[in-house]
Amino acid sequence: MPVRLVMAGADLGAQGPVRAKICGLTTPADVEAAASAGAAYGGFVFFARSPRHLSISAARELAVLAPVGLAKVALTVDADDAQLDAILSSVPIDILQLHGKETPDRVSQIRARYGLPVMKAVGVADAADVVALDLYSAVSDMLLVDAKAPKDAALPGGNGLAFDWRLIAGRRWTRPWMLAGGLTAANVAEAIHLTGARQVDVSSGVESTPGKKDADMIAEFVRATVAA
Ligand SMILES: O=C(O)c1ccccc1NCC(=O)[C@H](O)[C@H](O)COP(=O)(O)O
Repeated sequence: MPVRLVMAGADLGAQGPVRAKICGLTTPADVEAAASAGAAYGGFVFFARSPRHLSISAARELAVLAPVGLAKVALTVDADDAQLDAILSSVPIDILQLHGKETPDRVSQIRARYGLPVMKAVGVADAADVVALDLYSAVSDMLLVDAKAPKDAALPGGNGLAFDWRLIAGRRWTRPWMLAGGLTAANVAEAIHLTGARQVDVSSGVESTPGKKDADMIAEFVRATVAA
C-alpha cells in the first residue's frame, strides 16, 4: 500500500487514533504480532551491532509477510549509497528511517535518489536539539523525535531511554512526526497527552529481552496508544 505521507500531515492532526510503529521486528511472529495488534508501521533494523540487525535476505523474508496496512520501514545508520542500493533492490520498503548523523544535504540526496519517503531521526536531550528538528523538517518527509543516545551507549538508538517530553510540549512541525524513546504501554498515554504526538515508535518497551519482541507487549502497547 502506498504510504500517504503527504496527506498524513493532515491525517495526523486531530483525526483518528494515534498510530504506532513497532521497530526492530526480527521474526515472522513479530510481523504477525505487529500487524494483528493494529500497528501502522513495522521497522527493520540494518545495523550490524544491533541485536535487532537483519541481513538483507532475512529482511526480505519478513517484508513480504507484512500485510497491507503495515508500512515497512528500513532503519539505517549513516548508510552509503551501496548499502541503501543493496537493501532497496531486494527488500520492498515503504519508508527509509535515517538514524545516524546524516546531514540535511545527505537526507535530500537520499530522497532524490530513491524516491521513497524519508524519516530523519533526531535525538533530543536539551532545548538546543529541538532546533535541529526545524532544520530537518525542511528536508524530510517525516521526523522521528527520539531520545539522544548517551555518548557511551552501544547503539545510536533503541536504548529504551526517554527524554524530557516537556522540551517538545506544544511544538509542531511542518511535517508529520513520530515520538520515540523509552515508550512503554505504561507511559505512552502520558507521552501522547504531554507532547501531542499522533504517532509513536517503540522497540525496547515491547521486548522481553534485548532484541526479542513479545507479542503480548506489542498488543498492550498498541491498545494503550489507541486508547490514549
Ligand atoms: O533498535 C536498534 O537496535 C537501533 C540501532 C541503531 C539505531 C537505532 C535503533 N533503534 C531505534 C528504534 O528502535 C526506534 O526508532 C526508537 O528509537 C525507539 O527505541 P526504544 O527507546 O528502544 O523504544
